[in-house]
Amino acid sequence: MGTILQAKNVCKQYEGNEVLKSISLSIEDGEFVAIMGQSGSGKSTLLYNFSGMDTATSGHVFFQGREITALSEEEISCLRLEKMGFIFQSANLLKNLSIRDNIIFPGFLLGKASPRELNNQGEILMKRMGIFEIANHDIKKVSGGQLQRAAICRALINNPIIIFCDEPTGALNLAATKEVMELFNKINREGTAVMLVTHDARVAARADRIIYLEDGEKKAELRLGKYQDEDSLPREKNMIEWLQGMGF
Ligand SMILES: Nc1ncnc2c1ncn2[C@@H]1O[C@H](COP(=O)(O)OP(=O)(O)OP(=O)(O)O)[C@@H](O)[C@H]1O
Repeated sequence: MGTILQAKNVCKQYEGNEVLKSISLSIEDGEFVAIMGQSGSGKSTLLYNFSGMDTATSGHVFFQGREITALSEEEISCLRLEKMGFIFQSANLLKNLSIRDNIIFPGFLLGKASPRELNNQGEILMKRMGIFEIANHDIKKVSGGQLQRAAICRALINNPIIIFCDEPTGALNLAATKEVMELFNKINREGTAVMLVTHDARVAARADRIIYLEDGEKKAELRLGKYQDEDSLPREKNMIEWLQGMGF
């Protein structure tokens, strides 16, 4: 196991307001890390700065040993497209494309696989995520849970090393949240690292490690190890007690 992502003393300011205060953090190959903290503690800002979607005011972020804080916009865009996947609260699919075409679109942008290869890869992903039967549907005619599964397929189409997720279950009901989280655990077991921001202790309890932010600083860290279905309740209990101890 190697280190995928390493952040050293990352600070972020918006209009003089310090939102991230010297955060240092590493993510290992195949690891599943959840970021928690009160609203406004800097969770999304951390995710955006670590994934190169935003640029730190100071400090350094290394992705597979390459300093992304020193790359041009274009270099970072290529790196994100090839090595990283992104999932947000809203699936953000393109309205005039089918589910299938939305999923394979980042593959066309990368330009490394033929249309036939992309179609095959898209079908494999849709089958794994349980949405193959809606491949040709209009995105306006499917449920929120199905849209989020499509967003997961799209995030995986270029075989990323890591997926970054910002409140991916924030708009889903309890049943869809559980289904989507099971997919994240499955993807992670198959080797893709996950870094996920959430408010939901049950969602975070599925991660290997939880980082708790408070006022832009890393306040605490909890290691739970790899998720197994049979120990989900004790994990959640452990997690909730830990969070209560910090006043969450
Ligand atoms: N683009 C921006 N310009 C100015 N301030 C910003 C910007 N993005 C975030 N902030 C501020 O940074 C702070 C942290 O925001 P961030 O969204 O990272 O917190 P969060 O912990 O993810 O919050 P939430 O749980 O509510 O989504 C907030 O005070 C927010 O207003």
